[in-house]
Order: sequence, then C-alpha cells, then structure tokens
Amino acid sequence: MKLNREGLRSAEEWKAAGYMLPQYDREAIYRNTMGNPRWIHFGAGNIFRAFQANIMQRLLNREVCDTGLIAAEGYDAEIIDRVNKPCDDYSILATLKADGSIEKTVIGSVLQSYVLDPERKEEFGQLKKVLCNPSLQMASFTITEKGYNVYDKQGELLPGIRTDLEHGPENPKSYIGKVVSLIYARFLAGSFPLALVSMDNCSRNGERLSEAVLVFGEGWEERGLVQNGFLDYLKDPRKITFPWSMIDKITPRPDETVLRMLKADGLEDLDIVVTAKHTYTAPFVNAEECEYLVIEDRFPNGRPPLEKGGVIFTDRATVEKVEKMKVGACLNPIHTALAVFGCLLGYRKISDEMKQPLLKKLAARLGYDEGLPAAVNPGIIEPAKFLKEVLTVRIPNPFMPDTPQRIATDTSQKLAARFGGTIRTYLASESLSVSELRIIPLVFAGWLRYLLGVDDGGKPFPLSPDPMQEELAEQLKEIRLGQISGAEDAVRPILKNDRIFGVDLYQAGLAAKVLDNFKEMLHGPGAVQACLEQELG
Ligand SMILES: NC(=O)C1=CN([C@@H]2O[C@H](COP(=O)(O)OP(=O)(O)OC[C@H]3O[C@@H](n4cnc5c(N)ncnc54)[C@H](O)[C@@H]3O)[C@@H](O)[C@H]2O)C=CC1
Ligand SMILES: O=P(O)(O)OC[C@H]1O[C@](O)(CO)[C@@H](O)[C@@H]1O
Repeated sequence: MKLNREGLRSAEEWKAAGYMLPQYDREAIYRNTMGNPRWIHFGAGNIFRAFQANIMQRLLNREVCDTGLIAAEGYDAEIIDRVNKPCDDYSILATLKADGSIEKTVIGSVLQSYVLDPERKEEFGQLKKVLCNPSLQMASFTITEKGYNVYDKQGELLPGIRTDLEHGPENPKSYIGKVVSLIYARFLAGSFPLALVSMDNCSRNGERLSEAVLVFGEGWEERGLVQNGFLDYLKDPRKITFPWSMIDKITPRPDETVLRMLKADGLEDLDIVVTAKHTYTAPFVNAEECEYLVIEDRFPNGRPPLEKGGVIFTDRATVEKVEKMKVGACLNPIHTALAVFGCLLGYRKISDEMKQPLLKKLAARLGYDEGLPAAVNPGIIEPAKFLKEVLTVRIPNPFMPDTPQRIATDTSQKLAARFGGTIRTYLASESLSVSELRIIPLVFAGWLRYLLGVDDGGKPFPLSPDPMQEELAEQLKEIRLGQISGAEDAVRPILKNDRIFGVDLYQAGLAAKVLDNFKEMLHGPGAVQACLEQELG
C-alpha cells in the first residue's frame, strides 16, 4: 500500500486495513479548487494536517463544500518536497482516542501545495494566480509565534525585514514579506477582499499578523515601492481583515509507535522526516480527538461554512475570553507544570505523569483551586467542563505520545501568558488573595530548579530549547544541588522580571514562597519529590 494517487486506486485494500478514505471525486474537487480557490493555508505543519485539513475533508465528504485546500510552505521547503509531493498531497491522520482505539483517515482535502519562495518562480507564479483569484475568501496561518516577528527585543526592525522593506515586493526573503508580496498582487488584480486568519497559539494572534503585514504595507508605500492605495487597501476592513482565533488540539510530533502500526498495516515508503531546519514531519500525523477552533467572524469576501465542520464563529471579545480561559487557566498552565516536573522526575510521556498521584493532584489543584476562580466564562465554552475534560480525558490519554520535553520548549516565553493573568486577577480581586496561591509559586520554583539542567536523581539532562537559555544559565551559574547559600541573590533578578512572569513576583508578594520552595528543592537528590510531597501530600 502506497500513499499516493496510484496506491489509493486499490481502495478495497485500504478499507480492509481499516482506513477511512475520501468520499469525494478528488479530481473534480481539484479542478474546482484550482479554478475557484476559497481557502489557502500557510504553514504545512502537523497541526494543519491534523486539524484544518480534516475539517475540510469532513465538509467535502458531506458535499457541504466543493472546493478544498491549497497549502503554502514558506519556511521549510523540505516539508513539501520530501513529504507532500511524493504523496500527491495525501496524508494520513491517526486519531488517538482516549479509549485506546485509533481512527485512521486518509486525508485528500489538500489538493495542491507550493513552496512559497520567489526564487522558485513557477510555484510563486502559481501562488500569485491563487491570490489574484476573486473567489479566494481566506488565507490562514500556522507558522509558529516567532513567524510573526518583525522587531527584535530592543524594538528595532530585524535585519531581514529591513532588507525586504528596502527592496520591495519583487523578491522578499522574510515570511511575512513573501505573504504581503502575494497580497500586493491581489491588490493590483482588483483590490479583491480577503480575510487573513492567524491560527497560531498566541494571544491576540490576529493583531500580531496585522501588525506584521502593516509594517510591509507602510514600509513599501513610503518608499514608493508599491502603488499608492495599497496601504489603504490593507487597512480597509471592507477589503482586508485579520480575525482573531483560538485553536486547541494536542498534536504531538509524528511518533515511531504510530509509524510502526501503519507499517504493520502494509504501508510502504512511509518515514518520519527530520528536516535540516529541525521540523519533525511525515506523511502521517498523530493527534487527539478533541478539538476547538473559535474564530472572529469577519470575512469580507464570505467564507467556507466551517461551522458545519465544528468551527465556532463569534465576536472578538469572546475569542479573547476563550483564549485566556484555555491558555491562562484551564490547559496550558497545567501542561507547563507537568512539563517542568516531568523533566525533573524523568518522565517521557505527559500521560504517565497523570498516573502519579502527586502530579495528578498538582494538575488538579492548579486548575480547580487557582486557575478556575480567576477564569472568565466566555459563554460559548464552559470553563469547568473544559477543565474537567483536560484533566480526565485529554492529558491522561495514555495513547498520546506527547512529551514533557516538547512542552518545556520556550517556557520563559510562556509563563507570562499562562500564569501572569491569574496572578493579576488575584491581586485586583476583593474576594481572592494572592496569599492563597500555593501551586503557582511551586511551579515557578520547579522551573528554576529545572533550569539547573540536573534531574531529581542528580543526573544532568538536556534543557529544551528556549531563547532565554543562555541569559538564564548565566544568572544561575553559581547554584548547585545541595548548596542553598547564594540561591536567593542569584534568582532575585529573574523573579523581578515582569517580562517573564507577567508581574514582578516581589511586588506581587509571591517571591518568598517561590524561594522557599526552590530552596527546598535544592537540598539534594530526591528533594523535588520531597517538596511536592510536603506541599501536596
Ligand atoms: N501542535 C499543536 O498541538 C498545536 C499547534 N498550534 C499552533 O501551530 C503552530 C505550528 O504547530 P505544528 O504545525 O504542530 O508544528 P510543526 O513543527 O509541525 O510545523 C511548524 C510550521 O511552522 C513553520 N515555521 C517554523 N518556524 C517558522 C518561522 N520561524 N517562520 C515561519 N514559519 C515557521 C514550519 O515551516 C511549519 O510549517 C504552533 O506553533 C502553534 O502556534 C496550535 C494548536 C495546537
Ligand atoms: O506548550 P505549547 O508548546 O504551546 O504546547 C501546548 C500544547 O497544548 C496546545 O496548546 C493544545 O492546543 C498545543 O499547542 C500543544 O499541544
């Protein structure tokens, strides 16, 4: 069995092996899509295969839509060249359900994929054609949070962005520059409307995308590198919108166990590819069943009826509340807590941590006792119900190959969004008091202890990538396991850093508690476990 057009001709063999196949005439859908594209997606990563492409597959199966998706990849050409193209843009979705069953679906809803690179002229020309088509309604993005960066930490334009601004829309090299170059082609073709929808996992994602796009609109127009009117076009909500969204579906990297299972079904030529840019990709993707996608409903050229595929459309304020509820209270803080302690205690799977009574209690208390009281109910999703599902179904799912090490990536960038809002709510509240917070300081202490790169058994372990790694290592370089003196002075500047925590922990009245826990965890091997027992036992 081969995953491509030819291989899928033996449909019976696939069905006998338990695969659900596309129930539409893919050739006809291909013609419709290329003739009248409605949805292009930038960022052909794992979440796109697992989520957006599967929504579209369901809509095509039910004949709710008659056009599918076009994918563009502007960062890592290997994804398209080594994975999409050899499989004729088919992929396999392995849905790992909490009851242990696995649903295997051949996804055919991506009809065409391109590398977004002006130097690949033929493909860039095809992409321009797609963008110039009046039928196009939305361009969506999952390009990671850093994909939207145009400024450095000092607020200066990044060198690559500056160069692109000076050279104009002909041959940009930066991701957003390339996207805006395509939108400029659409402007020239007739100023057709379009929604640009960031679906990345960051707060106010629509605002992030719009700010990055407007840097190019302004930079090119003031240099006379684009026709007058382009900037107005980008700023006119009747033409271009940047809806905000909240996306949620745990999609780990492609997993070896799942690969072996697919191979045992008879699949050939299937492998996990780790690209030169360290993307983990494959013609299959493994993900949980649960999924939420909430989008601000501002589509100036109309939109595919994605609500029929489970997407919730609402207003911006509601999107923001849902995002805060998920990222700041009911899911991601718990993930981060398990990531930090999981690395320290030697776990390789998030779900295994939920079998350990202390860590399970840590997750529950963080969610119910500290996050939930500060969470705003967005109305469309009930926080307590969402949290219960996270704690009882999603995170403990033993079939999900998600790792503490993956989630621990970039923790310094995540703490403010995940915990800062809760702390500020406690500070501002008349009924809640910061002194009641016991678990959040424990997690911060655990993170400081994690940063030493030595596990609770005293063995060194590799820290997950983090842009602040060097800076933090320098600040903590004098601290050793078993040596408590000097710890307070070393961590003071970190605890005062409101960019990391969203608040100055001294001003917030939490630093002393963090320090107490941290010092306890420094006593020697086994001290992390002992501290958890003392705080939670
Ligand atoms: N994997 C998950 O569970 C979820 C992911 N997301 C969002 O989707 C994003 C991507 O996740 P995956 O597709 O799972 O990851 P992935 O590693 O499979 O793919 C990453 C995608 O982003 C692109 N990319 C990486 N660095 C980039 C850069 N500096 N500039 C522009 N593009 C860049 C890659 O080329 C690829 O298209 C996440 O960062 C997150 O914001 C949202 C919800 C769940
Ligand atoms: O900690 P990260 O890297 O944002 O990942 C958290 C996990 O939870 C999610 O937010 C679930 O939607 C995904 O982004 C990811 O699987």
